Amino acid sequence: MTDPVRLDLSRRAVLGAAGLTAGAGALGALSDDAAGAPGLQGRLPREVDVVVVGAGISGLVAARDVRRGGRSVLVVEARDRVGGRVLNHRLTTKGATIEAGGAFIGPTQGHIARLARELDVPTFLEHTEGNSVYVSQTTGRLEYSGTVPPDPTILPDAALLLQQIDSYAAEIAVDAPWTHPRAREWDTLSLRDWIRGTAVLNPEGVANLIECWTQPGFGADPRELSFLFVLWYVACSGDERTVGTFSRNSDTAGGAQERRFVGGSQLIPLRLARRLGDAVALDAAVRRVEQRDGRVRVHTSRGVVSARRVVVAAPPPRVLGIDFSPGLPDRRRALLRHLHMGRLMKCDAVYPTPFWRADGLNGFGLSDTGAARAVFDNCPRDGEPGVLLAFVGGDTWREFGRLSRDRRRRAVLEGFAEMFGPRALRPVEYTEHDWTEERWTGGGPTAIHRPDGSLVRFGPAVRRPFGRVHWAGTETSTYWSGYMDGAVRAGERAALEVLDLLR
Ligand SMILES: Cc1cc2nc3c(=O)[nH]c(=O)nc-3n(C[C@H](O)[C@H](O)[C@H](O)COP(=O)(O)OP(=O)(O)OC[C@H]3O[C@@H](n4cnc5c(N)ncnc54)[C@H](O)[C@@H]3O)c2cc1C
Ligand SMILES: [Mg+2]
Repeated sequence: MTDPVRLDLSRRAVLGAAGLTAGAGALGALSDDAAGAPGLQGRLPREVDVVVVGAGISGLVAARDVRRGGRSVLVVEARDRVGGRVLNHRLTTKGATIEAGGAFIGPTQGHIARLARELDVPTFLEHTEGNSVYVSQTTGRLEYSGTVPPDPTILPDAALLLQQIDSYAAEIAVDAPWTHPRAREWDTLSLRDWIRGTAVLNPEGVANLIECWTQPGFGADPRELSFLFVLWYVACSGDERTVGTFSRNSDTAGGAQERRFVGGSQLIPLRLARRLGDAVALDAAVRRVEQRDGRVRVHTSRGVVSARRVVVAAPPPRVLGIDFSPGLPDRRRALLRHLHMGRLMKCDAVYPTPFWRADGLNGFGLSDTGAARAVFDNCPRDGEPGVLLAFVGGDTWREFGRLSRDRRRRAVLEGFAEMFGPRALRPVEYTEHDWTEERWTGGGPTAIHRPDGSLVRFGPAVRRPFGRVHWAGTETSTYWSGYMDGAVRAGERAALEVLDLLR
């Protein structure tokens, strides 16, 4: 399979060569949302009220709200497409659409849900009928239901740890985790060391199981994660009325993986961008942001725009690639240096039908070894074709992400076969997307704090504006940070901030 980004590129190139990209009308009439809106052609405007850096969900929402507030806005996006970490992928099989990046939503993610309704993008429930599968060296292959596999060597510790995580998380202020009395201690303790010091029966076994959550959830292993950061992340997985819990964060039923979008999550940024029309400029990477004489000059690869306020909605580590004048405050720079994008790829195998469902399995699987540690049923709504998805993250990415595509494919399919039987070895199509290779993202699903004390030391700068520059992006959200819902919330908050100051 061709890389989906290149596919989009070639489609644009083909349309462009045929003289069809002159206006949104020509492209819109020709094709569905997947081709995207071409955005602003020609020169950038010289002046707007607000420039937004980055056309991910967060930047696009900020722009929509700024415009609704009666101010002029321009989104400048480095790539030739919108959506950032949200990207649809069209399969050859039946022309079905799956997601290469962010895909799932769940209860209490009310901001992304409202936005999707506004844009007429319906959701469907993740298939949960039937049993999940657990494969481990101690138990062999087990079928089970519920959150935690019934491995007798792990279950007691897992129950203890998850209960402890939930009760600590309930004490964390989502807008100021650094104020917890034990913040310093927990921010220099890794999740792994906390597990080692807390589990009674089988610390290694339970740490291994928790990897199956942290590798897809953070693109990282327990030893890489600040315990305070993890507690904050769990606390964030709720809303103003609902306390976040481990299962709200991790479950397909009642949790963050409860639903997906019909037609793929990228329909959301694509439709937002279409509505913004000429207020989105693609292929416009921001290189320099200059604050002088009461204005901000944003230098992009397509020219310079002058604005009264700027909202930066790029992934935190990418912001370090922008030359700020005057330079960023020390604390902001230190914060950005201490936020690391996770290592994550998605690997999907496609079958004529979801054969595992007929065997009474829901397609969800966990394994303590191999390339397929956390597996989901990733079929489109009507269940055709059958699609199995493996998240390859953290140390599993370090082991398998660097192999040749063929060797990785084989390892992923072997993992699927251990869970769902030998039919899994013969897909009709296989596709994968490695986010660590994406220049304008750098990894995924989100930026993490390592156990280096940086969340306590530099975290308080996370939403603090720098002169006329404001910060959006999912990493700045106080609820569902790291998720699409957090991206929406952060965009809404940043728009309110600038509108207030522009009055
Ligand atoms: C594999 C994977 C799986 C995920 N699964 C889920 C999931 O199931 N559910 C969920 O809710 N979330 C999931 N996420 C996370 C979710 O996708 C993100 O939280 C969300 O999309 C982030 O949106 P954002 O707008 O904050 O940032 P981004 O989407 O990263 O957007 C930032 C934009 O800034 C642009 N940019 C960067 N630098 C510059 C520059 N210098 N100049 C101009 N533009 C620039 C980028 O090109 C990008 O378009 C997943 C992510 C990945 C990678
Ligand atoms: Mg391990």
